[in-house]
Amino acid sequence: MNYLEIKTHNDLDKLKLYLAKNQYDEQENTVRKIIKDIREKKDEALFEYCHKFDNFKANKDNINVSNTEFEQALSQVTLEQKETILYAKEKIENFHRAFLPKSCIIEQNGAILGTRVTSVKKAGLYIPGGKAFYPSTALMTIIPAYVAGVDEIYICTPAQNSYINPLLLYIAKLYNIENVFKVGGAQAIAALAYGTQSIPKVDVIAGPGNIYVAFAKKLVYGDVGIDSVAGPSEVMVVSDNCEKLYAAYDLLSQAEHDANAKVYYVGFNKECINKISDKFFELAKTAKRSEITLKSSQNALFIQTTRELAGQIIDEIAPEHLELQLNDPYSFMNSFKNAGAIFIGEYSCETLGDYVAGPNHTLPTSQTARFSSVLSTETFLKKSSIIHYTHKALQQDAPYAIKFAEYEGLFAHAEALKVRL
Ligand SMILES: NC(=O)c1ccc[n+]([C@@H]2O[C@H](COP(=O)([O-])OP(=O)(O)OC[C@H]3O[C@@H](n4cnc5c(N)ncnc54)[C@H](O)[C@@H]3O)[C@@H](O)[C@H]2O)c1
Ligand SMILES: [Zn+2]
Repeated sequence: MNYLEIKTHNDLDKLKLYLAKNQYDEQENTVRKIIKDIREKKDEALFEYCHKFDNFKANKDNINVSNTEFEQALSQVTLEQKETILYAKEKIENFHRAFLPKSCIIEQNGAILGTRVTSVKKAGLYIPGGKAFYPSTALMTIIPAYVAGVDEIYICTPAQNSYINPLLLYIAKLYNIENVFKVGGAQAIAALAYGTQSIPKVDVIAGPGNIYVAFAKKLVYGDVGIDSVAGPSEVMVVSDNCEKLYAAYDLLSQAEHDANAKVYYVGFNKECINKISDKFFELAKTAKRSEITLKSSQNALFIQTTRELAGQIIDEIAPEHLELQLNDPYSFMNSFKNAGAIFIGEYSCETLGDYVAGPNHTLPTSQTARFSSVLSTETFLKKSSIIHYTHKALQQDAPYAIKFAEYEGLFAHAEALKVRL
C-alpha cells in the first residue's frame, strides 16, 4: 500500500516526488506514431489501427454506423432503459442550459462594447468503449454541444468486433446525430483533428478516454480545440471520520474504470486510514471487475495529514473528483482551488455525478485541474469582441490612443485615428 505521512509543510515534497514518478513514455511514443500515420496515410492507417486495436475490419463502407445498424440497435433498447436515459437527459440538459454563456454588451463613454458568443461549427465527440461502455458519456458530450448550438456533431467510439452499445446509438438518435464512426483510441482523435477521407476534420474534440486518448488530445491541441486532458479516472476522498466506510466504496467505484485509474484517501488519523484501506483492498479483490481493480488498487495512495495541510495536498494532486466527507465542508473549501468536481457531504457520492446529478462528468485529470475546467457548453463556444464607436465616442478616446501609438512607434496606427477626428 502506498502511504504518505504529511505532517509539516516540508513533507509536501514527498508528495511532489511521488507524483513526479508517473511516467508514461511508452504510451506517449505509441500515440505520436499513430498520429503521424493518420496524418500521412489517412484512412489506410485508420483502418489498420481499427483492426489492430479493436479487431474490427474497417473500410470506407462500414466505418460509419449504417441505418440498418441504427435500427437494429434501437429495437434492442428496452422501455426501462429509455426511461433511465430520459431521466438523466432532462437533468443534464437543464443544468447545461442554466449555465449557457450569453452574448452581452455594455456602453462605455458612448462606445458600444461587447462579447459575441458563437458556437464552433464542427465538434468531434469521443465516447470511450474499450473496457466498459459509456452511454452516460454520450449524454455528457452530446448535450453541451447541442445546447451550445454546434452545427455538425460527429461521434467516434471504438467498436470491438464491430459492436457498438445500442444505448449509445439510441442517445445519438435522440439528437439526430447520424455520423457515428466506429473508431477508438488515439487514431480517432488524430482523424478528427486532421481529417481523413472518411472522417471530417473538426474544430473541437471533446470527451474522455484512456491514456492513449488523453495523450492524443494533448498532442493535437493547437491544431484543434479540446475540452481538457480527460484521461483515466481519479477520485480523492477527504474525510474526518470513517464510521460508515463509504470512502472505501467510493475509491473502488473509480478504481474499476481502468488499471491506470488513481484513487487517493486523505485522512486525519491512522485508525481511519487503516480501516478504509483494509476495506478498499478487500473490495478490490472481490470486485466484479477484479482484473482491473487488482491493478488499479496498486496505484491507491493513502495520506495521513492535518486539516491545515489537506488543502495544499488537494491543490498539488488537483484530483478529477474530490469528495469532502467533512463536518464543515464549506469552510474547508477556502483552503484549496484545484479539483475537477467537488462532491460535498456523505450522501453526494461520485456515482451520482457520473450519471444523473446534472453537471458534466467529463473532467480534467493528471493534475490538469490546476488550469482546466469541466466539460461544458463553453467547450464548444468562443467569444468575439464587439467594438462600435460613434464619432463623438471616437473624439473622446482618440487622443489617448494616439499617444499610445506614438509611445510604441506605430505612427500609422495614430494616423488612422487622426484622419477621422
Ligand atoms: N476523465 C473523465 O472525465 C473520464 C470519464 C469517463 C471515463 N474516463 C476514462 O475513460 C477511459 C475509458 O477507457 P477504455 O479503455 O475503456 O476505452 P477507450 O475508448 O478510452 O480506449 C479504447 C481504445 O484504446 C486504444 N488502445 C488500447 N490499447 C492500446 C495499445 N496498447 N496501444 C494503443 N492504443 C490502445 C484502442 O484504440 C481502443 O480503441 C478510462 O480510463 C476511464 O477512467 C474518464
Ligand atoms: Zn466514474
